[in-house]
Amino acid sequence: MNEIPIKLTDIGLKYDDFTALDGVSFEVESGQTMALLGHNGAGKSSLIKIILGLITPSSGSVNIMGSQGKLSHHKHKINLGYLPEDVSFYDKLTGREVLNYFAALKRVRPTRVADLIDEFGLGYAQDRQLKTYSKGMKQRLGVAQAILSEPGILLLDEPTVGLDPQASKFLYGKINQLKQAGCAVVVSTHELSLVESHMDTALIMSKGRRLALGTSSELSAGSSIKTGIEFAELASWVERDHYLRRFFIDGRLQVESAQKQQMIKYLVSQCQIFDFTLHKPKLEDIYHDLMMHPLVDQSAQQ
Ligand SMILES: Nc1ncnc2c1ncn2[C@@H]1O[C@H](COP(=O)(O)OP(=O)(O)OP(=O)(O)O)[C@@H](O)[C@H]1O
Repeated sequence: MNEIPIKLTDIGLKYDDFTALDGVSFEVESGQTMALLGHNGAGKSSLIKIILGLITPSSGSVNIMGSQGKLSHHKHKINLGYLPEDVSFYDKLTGREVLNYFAALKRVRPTRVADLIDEFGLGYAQDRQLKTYSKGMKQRLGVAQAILSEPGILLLDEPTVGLDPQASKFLYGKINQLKQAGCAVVVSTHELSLVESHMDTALIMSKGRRLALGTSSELSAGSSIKTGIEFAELASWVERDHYLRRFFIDGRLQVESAQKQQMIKYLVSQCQIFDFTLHKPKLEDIYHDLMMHPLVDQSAQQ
């Protein structure tokens, strides 16, 4: 079966008179990781809940692993891993009991529980009740629960909140392993630097609408943030070259995405400069730029 695991088309969602989602479409393929970005209240959690079948959109179609509609989602529950935004378990259970409970529900071999407890550094606390766990420990347990069944679809709602940097890095390593195994991963987050280094694409939401979708390079091409270029003796080159001078800002050449190839060609062919450093725009800058100057997202209209 080669169905696209997650395909949402023209999704609308209303809470009474309030429009929480408006015409949102996207797909996530097997082995693809997509970040859901956007301001508080942009609609990220609502999209995740729609994928899960926890809420039904007011309009549009949801296609999960080739099946449409809410009922069919039940067939796939075991193949879905989910970490809710506010993870909470019954706090009289121990960490091990929680994972054993989900392992039984998801028909996962018990040895996997022991492995994950160990990998998430919870071995020392596995027989303690959850009421003694710190926020980060509960979050680690929540993430372990989400990936327990090595699912085909993994949905994580702000998974790194409360995690220390080491645990966040470990989590993204795990996400990468699942991606290699063909899992379609959606992560809602505000941590843009982690998205940049670990996720394939990002869907940027604003006020319930899709603002942009693409890889960092694609998002960069749609923003007005420039690429910086530096090389040895740049200042003296700029002094004698009119063309280069036009792009010289704050000690480096700065070009828009569409001009980058042309500039590199010029440096190589006209100046014989082969050794230069490109400073690509950071996702954080692209994000703020897109939020301030929204694109007309052509592909969203298709
Ligand atoms: N049950 C509900 N009833 C009414 N409005 C709701 C309900 N759930 C969500 N909303 C509204 O829908 C909008 C989208 O909420 P959602 O939780 O999807 O945003 P989000 O992007 O996940 O935000 P955050 O980054 O703060 O978690 C918000 O304006 C929110 O107030």
